[in-house]
Amino acid sequence: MRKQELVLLAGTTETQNTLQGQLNDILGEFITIHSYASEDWLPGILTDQLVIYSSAIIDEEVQHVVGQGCKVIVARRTTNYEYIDQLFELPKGERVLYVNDFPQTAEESIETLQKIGIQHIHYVPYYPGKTLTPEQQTIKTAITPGEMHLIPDSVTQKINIGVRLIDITTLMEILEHFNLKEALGGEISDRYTRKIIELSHHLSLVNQQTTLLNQHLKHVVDGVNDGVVAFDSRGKITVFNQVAEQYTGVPSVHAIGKHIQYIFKQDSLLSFIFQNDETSRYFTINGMNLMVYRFHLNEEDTTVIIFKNTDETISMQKAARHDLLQKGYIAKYTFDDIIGNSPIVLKTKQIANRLAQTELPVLIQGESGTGKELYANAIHNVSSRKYQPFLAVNFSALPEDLLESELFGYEEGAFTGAKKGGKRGLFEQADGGTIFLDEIGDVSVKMQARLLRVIQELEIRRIGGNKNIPIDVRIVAATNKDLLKLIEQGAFREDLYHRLKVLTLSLPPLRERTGDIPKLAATFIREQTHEEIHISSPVMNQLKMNPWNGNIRELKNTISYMLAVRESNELKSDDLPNPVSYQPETTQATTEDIVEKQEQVELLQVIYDLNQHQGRASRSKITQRTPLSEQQVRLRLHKLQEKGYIQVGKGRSGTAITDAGVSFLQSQSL
Ligand SMILES: Nc1ncnc2c1ncn2[C@@H]1O[C@H](COP(=O)(O)OP(=O)(O)OP(=O)(O)O)[C@@H](O)[C@H]1O
Repeated sequence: MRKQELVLLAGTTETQNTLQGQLNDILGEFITIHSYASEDWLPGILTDQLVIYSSAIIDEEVQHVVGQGCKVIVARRTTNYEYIDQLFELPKGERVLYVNDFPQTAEESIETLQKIGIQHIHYVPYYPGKTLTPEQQTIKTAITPGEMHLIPDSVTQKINIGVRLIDITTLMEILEHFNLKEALGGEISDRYTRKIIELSHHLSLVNQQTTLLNQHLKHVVDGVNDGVVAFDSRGKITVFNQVAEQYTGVPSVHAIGKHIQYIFKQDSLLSFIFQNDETSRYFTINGMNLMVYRFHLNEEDTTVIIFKNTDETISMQKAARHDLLQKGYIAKYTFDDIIGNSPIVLKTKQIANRLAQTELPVLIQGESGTGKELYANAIHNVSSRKYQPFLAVNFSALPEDLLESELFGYEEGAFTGAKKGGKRGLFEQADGGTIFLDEIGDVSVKMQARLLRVIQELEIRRIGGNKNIPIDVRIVAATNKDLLKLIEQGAFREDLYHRLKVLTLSLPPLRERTGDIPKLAATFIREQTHEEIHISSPVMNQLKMNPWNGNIRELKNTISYMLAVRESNELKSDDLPNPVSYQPETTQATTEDIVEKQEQVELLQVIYDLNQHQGRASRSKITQRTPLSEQQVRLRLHKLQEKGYIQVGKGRSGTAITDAGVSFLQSQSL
């Protein structure tokens, strides 16, 4: 039997190809299918043929090729289920344009989509010539069965659900035309139905997966420790987790879908939720102290509100602090514990506070007993790491071999006597917090090399270990030694010095702020006794005149001594530990100090002369004019700069003497 033939006429090649494919799949075995698209090319006049129009609207474009004896069937079309998964991903209540070539096809397709259960979105039909209202012009999503070119420009999300397919009644009409319905009708309708069943099975799987995903997300949101509430642009609640249920007393089933004002009645809270300028504020809701955060998800036009119970947060922080306290890894002192109102102390505290806000290493320099450890504690306590550990390591107190294992830890079996399971070092234990390297000037050159590596790489390796462990630790170091002098003597690595001194804090000796002595003394007395103790004015004068080489520690010890030996509630001259030392005295300068000062004066003179004749002075020119090595010159320039006597320019810009430098030079030549 000769195979029957039919001609499919479509408007676009996309429709032509899709429908040709569908007809081939279902009828190709029995009928030969020819197809043409009017936008591309049409054949000469057709005669005595079965002609299928892809839709009624192409009639005008194709009727001139449909000649005598032809029978025309206008295909009825239905949605192509294969591509509609994507529609399930659209959020509930989303407004979308359904774009098709004619009002009728648009309306029909919307109806089909609704019939097959895609009802969670709100469809607005759109076709060429339709005018959208201003409100409809804000719709950002469009769905179209292959008519992408008709989508208005204002739309940003374009979903192509593919060309609609020929429906079963049209297929039956074709079979009937060829008198094949009786012989093949059953088989063809089976094939068609099988395809639909496959697709609906696929759809139900997609639905199932969506339900599972929703359930999963609900568990995740319920598992959050904070109250989570989300609502859409119309104020309708879309998310309401278990903690939000506890805080409001409203079950989520009653809250979801309701307007936010139905759940929250407090005016101040509602105005915070609906305004735009603040992102967090503190509220008391149902007797609970809650910090409320608000943010907007632009893509979904959804507002999310998070409720955090501050009482719980504080008690969690307290618990964490208690844990650290038990281990002794806590910074005990704050800036309030640093006593002193002298301008220099106020300034130093202000600088320290600012340095604390950075993540950079800080080097605290100051004579013994000036409060370096106190400042290190206070810096940690105002930094962003304040709830994390603070560990202090005193390099002068620990022997070298112990120091290494204390700092870096060790693996099991690293050496005889190593603990089972190994040990975490102080760097590891300080992770997230601050480590205070006290008396850094006393550290051996070998240990300096290891410290340098830790600071550079931000990772450590345990003794006997073979892997590097990353650490996140802020370093605060302190010394009462002159590190520049140590560098000159080869006892301190210059590269480590530069790493540590990114930010430096110089603490003033007590003799430079004797005005603070009365307050310090009163504080130390109060710390040690509840009795009303006075200091006689001769004693106070003597205290103010003492050189205090041991600084505040020495003052503290002096007060303790006097409290112990006093015979009344007034501290008298006889109570002073060693009256002889409390005489006004001039500090004896060492020969070393004199030599250094002389060198500085000479260097300043050289810079002054060079500046006078040649402008800013390069380091090589300065070195040529002194007996010092280049490195010695560099270190001395550094010191002069720290004193404010010179300004060392970056790169090749050279060095210039400052006004303070000129005055100092003049005072030396008097
Ligand atoms: N400004 C201050 N107010 C109150 N007490 C202070 C002050 N400065 C220091 N102290 C006290 O003096 C003693 C010595 O302070 P700290 O140990 O911090 O000094 P340091 O500079 O680290 O000394 P060292 O270099 O010897 O280690 C401590 O008991 C500290 O509490």
